[in-house]
Amino acid sequence: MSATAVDVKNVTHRYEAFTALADVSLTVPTGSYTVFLGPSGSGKTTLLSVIGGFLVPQEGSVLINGQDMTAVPPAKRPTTTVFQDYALFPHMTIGANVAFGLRMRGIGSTERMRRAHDMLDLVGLKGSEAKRPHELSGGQRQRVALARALAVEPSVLLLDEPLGALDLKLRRQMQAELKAIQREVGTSFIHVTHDQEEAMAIGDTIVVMSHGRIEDMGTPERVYLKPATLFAAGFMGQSSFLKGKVRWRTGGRLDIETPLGRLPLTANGSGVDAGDNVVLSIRPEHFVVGTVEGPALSLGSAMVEDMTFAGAHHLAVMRHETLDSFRPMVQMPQIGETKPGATVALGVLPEDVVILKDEA
Ligand SMILES: Nc1ncnc2c1ncn2[C@@H]1O[C@H](COP(=O)(O)OP(=O)(O)OP(=O)(O)O)[C@@H](O)[C@H]1O
Repeated sequence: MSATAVDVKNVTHRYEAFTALADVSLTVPTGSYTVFLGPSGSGKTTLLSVIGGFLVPQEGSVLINGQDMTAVPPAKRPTTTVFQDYALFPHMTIGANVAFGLRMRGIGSTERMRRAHDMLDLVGLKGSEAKRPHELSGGQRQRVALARALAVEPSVLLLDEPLGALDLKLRRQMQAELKAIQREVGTSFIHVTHDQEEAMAIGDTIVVMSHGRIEDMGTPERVYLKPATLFAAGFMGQSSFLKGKVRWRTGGRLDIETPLGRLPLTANGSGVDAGDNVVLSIRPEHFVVGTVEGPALSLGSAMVEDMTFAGAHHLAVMRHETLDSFRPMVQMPQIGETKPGATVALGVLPEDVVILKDEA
């Protein structure tokens, strides 16, 4: 078995004059769960369609299990696709729906029924063979679509916003189930979503897309804690941004001029250098609130404008005392202690500041 399930090489795809994918390259390791994450129109579905064979890109190539598949039609690829709208055949039983792809491949009825049964068992719908799609809920129909796609034992399963039609609670539950099913079957899954919580919950790898390009690609933890670009920092979770300029760099140490004063920071792998304009990104949970001492750097004081309850903590939207444009989003450690209108000192540990090049 090839270690790489999918290898997309320099793919560009245009819809007439519009470039939907611009020189995209990525590899998907065999047996992994990869999530394409990005806002509407970023090119996620186009990339998935290129991998599935529904679109042939104008430039670049797609290899699956090491074989060039760029111009091979969908039915001849070792891939299957699960769509948001399930696309079940309404007149067929659930068993026949799941066995459909096997029938197309000429597999005999006893084997078809056995595999349909196993697949329905896998997705938690044991004994539903004789039912029809209209007798099932949305979540159950999506499980049938998943069972049907897995029944033909693809190398790569493509899922296009598979949970988009489900309510939030069911969606969260299905995310956990999808990940468990992927682990059990060991098939490589590629899942498209615009929901960053969904991406973080299920992806081994998250591919962050914007305007037909890959902005960042890595484990959820890495992309969240050390995003490669400003776009990725803003799209994956919440961040507060502060502009600055690098005054000097010696080795891994940086001196950055900001409207809140000079901040001595560590480069932390960021490739910035003296003279570069940068944006400092701080996650809500990384602000030090109240007493700023020890290694924490002072960021002055800010007034709490609004508080939202987020279960285990409160999230405060603040207005900085001296820098009106800096509106920190801060996770408040003690529930109920600080009220809107209160002014608190803010700080941050140098290693918690992500330094991003300001390309603007
Ligand atoms: N058949 C088409 N003809 C022309 N333009 C298209 C076509 N399909 C997609 N596009 C455009 O290409 C861009 C990328 O579309 P794509 O569907 O890949 O994005 P997406 O990230 O999957 O978005 P969404 O989350 O809304 O599905 C969009 O701007 C879209 O309008």
